[in-house]
Amino acid sequence: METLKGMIVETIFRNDENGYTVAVMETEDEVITVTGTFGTDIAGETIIIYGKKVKHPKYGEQFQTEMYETVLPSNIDQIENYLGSGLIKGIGKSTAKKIVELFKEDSFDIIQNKPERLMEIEGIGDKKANMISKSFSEHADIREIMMFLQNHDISTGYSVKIYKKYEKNTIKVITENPYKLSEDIYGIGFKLADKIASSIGIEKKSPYRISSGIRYALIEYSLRGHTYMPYDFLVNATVSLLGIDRESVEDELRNMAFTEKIHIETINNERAVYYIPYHTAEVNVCKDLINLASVDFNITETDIIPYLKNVESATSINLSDKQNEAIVQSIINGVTVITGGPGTGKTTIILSIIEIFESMHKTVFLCAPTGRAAKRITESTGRDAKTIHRMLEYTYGEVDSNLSFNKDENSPLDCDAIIIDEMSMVDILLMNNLLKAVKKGTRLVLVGDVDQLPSVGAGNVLSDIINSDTIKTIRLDTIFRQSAGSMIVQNAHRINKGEMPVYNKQDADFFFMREDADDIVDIIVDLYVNRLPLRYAYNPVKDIQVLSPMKKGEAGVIELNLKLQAAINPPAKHKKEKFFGKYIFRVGDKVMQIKNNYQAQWTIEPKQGNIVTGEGVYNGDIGFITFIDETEQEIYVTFDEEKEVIYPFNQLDELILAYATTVHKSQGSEFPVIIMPIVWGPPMLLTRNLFYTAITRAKNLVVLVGIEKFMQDMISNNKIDRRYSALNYRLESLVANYRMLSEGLFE
Ligand SMILES: Nc1ncnc2c1ncn2[C@@H]1O[C@H](COP(=O)(O)OP(=O)(O)OP(=O)(O)O)[C@@H](O)[C@H]1O
Repeated sequence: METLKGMIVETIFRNDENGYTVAVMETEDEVITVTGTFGTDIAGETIIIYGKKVKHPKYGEQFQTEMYETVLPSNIDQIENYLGSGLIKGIGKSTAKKIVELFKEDSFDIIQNKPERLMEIEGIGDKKANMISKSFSEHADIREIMMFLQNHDISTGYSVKIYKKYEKNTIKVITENPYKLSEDIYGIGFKLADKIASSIGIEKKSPYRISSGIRYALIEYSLRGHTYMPYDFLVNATVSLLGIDRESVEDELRNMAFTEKIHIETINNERAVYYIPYHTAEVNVCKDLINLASVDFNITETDIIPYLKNVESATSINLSDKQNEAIVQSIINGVTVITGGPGTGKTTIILSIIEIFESMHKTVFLCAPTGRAAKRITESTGRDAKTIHRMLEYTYGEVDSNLSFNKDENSPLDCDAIIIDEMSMVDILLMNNLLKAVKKGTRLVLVGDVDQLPSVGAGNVLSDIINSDTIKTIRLDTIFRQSAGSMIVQNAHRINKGEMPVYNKQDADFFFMREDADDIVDIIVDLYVNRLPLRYAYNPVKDIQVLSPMKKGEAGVIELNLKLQAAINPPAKHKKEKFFGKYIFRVGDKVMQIKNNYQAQWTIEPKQGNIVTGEGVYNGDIGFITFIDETEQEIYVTFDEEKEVIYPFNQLDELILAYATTVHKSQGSEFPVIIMPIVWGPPMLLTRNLFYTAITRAKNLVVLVGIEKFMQDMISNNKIDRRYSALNYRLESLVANYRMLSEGLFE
């Protein structure tokens, strides 16, 4: 690492959000541009920087700073420059000159320790002397804090975030409990906090360390979909994470349960440990569902028959008995579930229910868990559907910028019925937030396909509700969509029943290419770049989606993306690039947003009319890189062919290349064509419902490439990985208790 010492004479650019700075430094020998992340505006400061000199293609030689420390200047000219730089409130150039003339090398000492002596200078009174001294001390504090953080190997990027959060208390908070960082600072997890703790000398058995380790284990588990963790799993996981004895972990568990940081409960004879938000959500969802389901609307099946007749004659569809039942039940019950595979008539039912409610002069809200799902149901019903988040009017706290909702128990949703589509994607926390805002007497209709992969977030909401047998459920099993030659829908249902699909029929839309493992990826690249676009006139990046069950491995998403990118969007002189992690992002690349970012600003600039702006890009949204701005350090991405979002370089962890994506990430989306490698993989991952979910993403064409035996294995593997979630147990127990009190309420 190289080192330079000098004074920052000018800041050319500074992003206050992340601290990224471009500045000019004057050393004894040269004037050089310096880039890097700095805690505060460093103009006027004398600093020592560590990093390396690089040659920027456009801006020439620059020093890339990895670490820095500020030092107070020692010679008189530099002291005067520092004081007069505008950094210290109350001192301009002429006052700086006067101070240095009078106090010489002692100027800093006087300002910090004997500020009253500043009054010896003409024009400085009591108030101003104090202001100068206070501002000088604040800078000294920041310097000290930044040094402290860097001495504990905390990168400057995190240092800025940490300082912004704790300000002058930073050192106190961290020396007492560095694990707080993992709770308060986005991006700092237990492992980094633990590294900092060990450099500070926090004991291995510190209660802070143990409770933070337990919290980490529980959160990691919830990220894999579980709402609770079996007690023994948790103890074992924490013991091996922390490298301490079992007794200490169990002691802390008791302590955390006592102080209500976690909840311990016996469920089906098994001790379960919950992180509090998941316990609260599960209990409330159960209570609210039963409460909503218990309303008697005083309306019978016979009352609805005339409405059904009207709908049938208006749509000229002869509704099946099951469809009729689904519609009727949705109107006479407080809560109804409608589940079925593709083409079983769910959309038709949703539209019929809306029409009947409307003719009864009732207001219906239609919503879905993701932006793409809401868009799809809007298109297929012609009715406006919102995301659940938008319907609940999400907002951010000014102080902590945490997500919250305007619609809740104090300001409930003003409607008579709510229909939620793609219910299999709703997790327990979102369901809890939704139910808080539903007042008693509002009907809830939950529509989805329970055989698809469960929600990404924790919980097994739809499946648990159905399995509990406490909420009226209609299962649709007749396929109505039977377009000539189309095998996709039929095959999806075959797969769901454990049967092999029918493929390679002439002029059909479902193909299997038998290939040796070594050739699979090359064949997929060739199909994507050459064969499918030539044969069917598809635009590869827009119409074709490669789906893989896995991230890693030969046929995993990472490898596939690198190969597809090299073939379809290779480097070129005019195309700007940005290295980030495993990927190079290049202008023209197809990318996917991989977390919900409700605050990201987007802009639509129509050819005519006014610019439209809004907020929010969501997990799974796919877009294209249109521009890379090296000076401002930003990447421009266009979603849905119109929405432009600007990503600062330090936010690129929200994007990945998306020529290929995992099946999990494709949930809720549809594509004209899917290509999927069929290779060996861990049986835990290669399940029937994963394959079924992949197939049901395709609208026009499915091409599978690989080894048939592995497809057979996937279809036979109906062992759905168990999710630890107790919503069904709670629903069953609550209803059993009610039954004892009021027989017949839930018949
Ligand atoms: N009773 C019926 N008789 C004849 N055709 C029907 C009937 N019900 C639905 N259809 C038709 O079947 C097709 C599939 O129905 P619909 O779109 O409602 O199913 P879906 O379950 O929503 O499908 P997906 O989940 O794939 O969107 C549509 O073209 C619809 O018009």
